[in-house]
Formats: sequence, structure tokens, C-alpha cells
Amino acid sequence: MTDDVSHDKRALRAELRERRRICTAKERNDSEVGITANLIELATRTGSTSVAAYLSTTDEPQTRGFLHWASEHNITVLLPISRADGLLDWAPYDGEEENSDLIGMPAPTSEVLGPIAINDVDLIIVPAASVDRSGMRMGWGRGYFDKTLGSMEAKPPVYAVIFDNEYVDVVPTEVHDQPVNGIVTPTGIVTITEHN
Ligand SMILES: Nc1nc2c(c(=O)[nH]1)N(C=O)[C@@H](CNc1ccc(C(=O)N[C@@H](CCC(=O)O)C(=O)O)cc1)CN2
Ligand SMILES: Nc1ncnc2c1ncn2[C@@H]1O[C@H](COP(=O)(O)OP(=O)(O)OP(=O)(O)O)[C@@H](O)[C@H]1O
Repeated sequence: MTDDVSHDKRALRAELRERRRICTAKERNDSEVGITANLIELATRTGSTSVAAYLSTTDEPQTRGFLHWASEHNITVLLPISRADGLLDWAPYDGEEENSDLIGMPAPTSEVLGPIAINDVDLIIVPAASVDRSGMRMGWGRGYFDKTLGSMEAKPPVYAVIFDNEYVDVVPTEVHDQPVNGIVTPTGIVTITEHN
């Protein structure tokens, strides 16, 4: 059973990865404007003063416009750094130079805080490959966010950032998968009530 699900996830990820890869420059630009505006709206609406987010790669929904806005509005943003043990370290966004972490994701070069630093934020913005209408999230396949979210006792709102076509009826799920409270796309914010 689980093998079928992980096969389904892999196939779906490959398809979504390819769709992101073939996006045109114009599509990327247009989506960045919307994503930034909607992330700002979400942070404002939730009155967040401290947010966990991520440094996007070229193919992901772009987060840097939001990060820049947050730093200008005295909102602390923590960014993940992948660790070999499957947990995430966190480090504050400082607009300075970036590095690559051990799996080649962009990572901050500021002071490294341990995995529990995320417990203090008001809002968590996560990357995802796809989210379904019940809030189940499928990530990129290393379980980093499932472990992180699954280990938190009191979770603030968790929103995944995806493109509109990645919000689907159902994603394949396994027992360890953690749901999100909503999604942010280039065209809007959807809050999902089921599960939460
Ligand atoms: N910008 C960004 N930073 C992030 C994440 C992210 O998704 N985006 N992460 C979120 O967790 C963590 C890194 N997670 C990753 C998870 C998988 C792969 C990866 O290369 N996956 C394979 C597919 C594996 C499969 O299909 O089973 C691949 O894409 O080829 C890379 C990073 C931490 N930092
Ligand atoms: N809470 C957990 N404890 C231990 N292992 C876990 C946990 N969550 C996920 N895993 C393991 O991580 C691997 C990847 O899981 P999955 O395919 O659900 O990742 P994902 O949700 O796509 O990734 P991510 O959360 O990094 O974006 C699986 O082998 C799974 O067994």
C-alpha cells in the first residue's frame, strides 16, 4: 500500500517539477507579483511579527519580495537550513549573502538557530509540490516539513505557497503527512477549515 502511495507521489512530483521548469519568464514575473502581495496580505491579516518562510529556488513561487517587505516592517523571518538528520535548522533573514545547504537549497548565512527556533513564530509559510482541498500537503519528498510540523505542540497557522494549478482535489497521502491551514497562490489566499 505505502509503496503504491510513494510511487504515486513520485510520479506526481515529477510532473509538477516539469510544469514548473517550463514556465515562461512572463509567467514567473506575473506570479511573483501576486505571490508577494498575497504573502504580505496574509502576514498583515494574521498580525504576525515573526514568520517562518523559505528562500525560493528559481522554479518555486518567489518569496524574496515578501522577505524584503517583512524586513522593512520589522517582521523577523526565519529560514530553513536542511540538516543531515532530517531536521531543519533555522536562521534569520538578513538580506545578506546566501549559501547552499547540504541538498543544494538556498540557505541564509546568518546566525544558525536550532530546530526549536520555529516554535516561536506566529505564522509558518512552507514550500510544497501540491495541496488538496482538505489541506493535505505533498512536499518534495524528504519529509523535512512533515517532521518539523509533526514535532510541534502548538502550531501557529501553516500556509503552503503553490501555483494555482497545484491546488487539487486529492493528493496521495501517508500517515505521517501533515496538513496545512491554507494556501497562498499568485491569485489569492485560501483558508482550509477541514482537519484544523
Ligand atoms: N526553497 C526551499 N528550501 C527548502 C525546501 C524546499 O522545498 N524549498 N525544503 C522542503 O522540504 C527543504 C529541502 N527539501 C528538499 C526535499 C527534496 C528535494 C529533492 O531534490 N527531491 C527530489 C525528489 C524526491 C522524490 O520524488 O522522492 C527531486 O526533486 O528530485 C530537495 C530538497 C528545506 N529547504
Ligand atoms: N514524522 C516523521 N518521522 C519520521 N519519518 C518521516 C516523518 N515524516 C516523513 N518521514 C519520512 O520522510 C520521507 C519523505 O516523506 P514524504 O514523501 O511525505 O515527504 P514530503 O512531505 O514530500 O516532504 P517535505 O515535508 O520535505 O516537503 C518518507 O520516507 C517518510 O517515511
